[in-house]
Amino acid sequence: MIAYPARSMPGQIDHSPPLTAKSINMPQQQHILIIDDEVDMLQGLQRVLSFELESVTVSIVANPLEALELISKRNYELILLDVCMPEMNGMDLLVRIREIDPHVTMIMMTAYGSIETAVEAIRRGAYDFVTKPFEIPDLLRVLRKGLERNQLIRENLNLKAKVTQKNTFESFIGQTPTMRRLYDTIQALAHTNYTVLIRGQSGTGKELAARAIHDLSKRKAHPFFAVNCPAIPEQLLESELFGHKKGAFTGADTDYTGLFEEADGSTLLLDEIGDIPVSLQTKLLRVLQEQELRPLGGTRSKKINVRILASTNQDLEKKISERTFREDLFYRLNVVTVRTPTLREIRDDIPLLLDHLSKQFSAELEIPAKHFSLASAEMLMRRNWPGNIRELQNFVRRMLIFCKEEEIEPMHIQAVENPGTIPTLSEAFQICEMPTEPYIAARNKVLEQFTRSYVQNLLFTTNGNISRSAKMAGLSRVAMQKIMRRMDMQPLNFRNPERCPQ
Ligand SMILES: Nc1ncnc2c1ncn2[C@@H]1O[C@H](COP(=O)(O)OP(=O)(O)OP(=O)(O)O)[C@@H](O)[C@H]1O
Repeated sequence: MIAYPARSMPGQIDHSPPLTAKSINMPQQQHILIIDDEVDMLQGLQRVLSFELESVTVSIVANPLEALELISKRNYELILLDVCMPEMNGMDLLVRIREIDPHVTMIMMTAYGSIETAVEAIRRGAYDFVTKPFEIPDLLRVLRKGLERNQLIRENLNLKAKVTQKNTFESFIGQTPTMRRLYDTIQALAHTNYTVLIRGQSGTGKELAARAIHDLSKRKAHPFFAVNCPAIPEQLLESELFGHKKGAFTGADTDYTGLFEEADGSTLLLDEIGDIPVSLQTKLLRVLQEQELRPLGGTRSKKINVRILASTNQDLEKKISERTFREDLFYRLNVVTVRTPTLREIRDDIPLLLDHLSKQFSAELEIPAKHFSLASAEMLMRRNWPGNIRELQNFVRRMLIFCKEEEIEPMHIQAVENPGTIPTLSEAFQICEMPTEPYIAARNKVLEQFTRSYVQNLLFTTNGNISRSAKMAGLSRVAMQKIMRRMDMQPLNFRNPERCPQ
């Protein structure tokens, strides 16, 4: 144990400018953890360092296992640890800490003269070392350097995270407050290890959300794993998830590594968890509770470190009441819920989505770019999209393939969806290109077709609403009704029950 020499008491020990958050552009408060089994030494260091290091909180812990628990719960900017501790060798502790936080700056306290130990500590990832007994000014110098290094590393990581975040959320389109809330939730959850239940209708981006949670997490260096539970027959699903040993059942000729083991260190999405058979739910619950896995036919359990995400579009509460889903599994999975919004809830994002999807699919299909007119976007915002973004994607693909025009208007949509019901304007104008009729008759025919096409488009856009159609056309309601009567048009024919009520 060291005793502080008189000259190293607070206020007298270091003449370099005090370390402040401002002087090295640090975050407001930094946290140092000191790990040493000598309690007097810990308390002494805590007192001195708290006094000397401005904007730094110094925590102390005498037990290495408790230290590991603390480190897994919060970030420390710097850890100062002793090499010799009875419960756990400081070298092993250093390696365990690295596994939890690969970027933390660690400084070892080694016995005087044991230079091999110091070298070994640095080889294993320590940033620097101080030899005991040390002078406080020397320790402060090393700590300051360590804090500065940490600051640089964290800034670098933050920059990298910002780039990753941008790329991650680039696969999401949407700027409505609802989507922004979803991004915030994903971001907040990514930094935790919580099991997350992602709920939402089909095609709302549940898998996309799961991937984003993984891509923004510390596990992102590992590949993301996903299994679509109902896609795998019940007899195979157990092996697929938990693996099996050779001879576990007829046909098990070799050992098979299950997804839980493959995904060790990474993230596993159990897609459509509502469809997992009850028999497997019990085993899944055990794995989640114990973080241990025993393959089929195996005799030994293995510790695993897998972050589980589960997704469903089903009413799990109803399944629980029908006893087809275990309530305890539900609570184990549902530590936090993320909800992906329906397309109807983010209808204001539809123009953005149309723009993005038409660019994306035009490129994929290698066809010239096309875009949706404002009137089309407005019309599509009024529709119901029971299949959500996936349905919108299919719709855009269909339109790009079948619509010949560069600007997609409501009438083109109508023509693709109900071929033959609306004459296109280009069809109407073909008469002018090939004048086979007297002028007055040809003009009336074109006008007639123009008016029919124009009003039909309007009514289609407004879902058969006469007042809105009249307003958009700059006509009175009466004039609009008159045209409709003349053309024998019924508003009901333009109302699509799948679209929103007016
Ligand atoms: N906000 C969004 N922006 C852009 N594309 C999206 C968005 N949400 C979903 N998608 C796309 O829609 C498609 C369906 O998404 P995803 O598979 O994640 O949905 P899901 O909810 O998991 O569907 P299901 O329950 O049917 O499996 C994917 O191609 C995905 O990239």
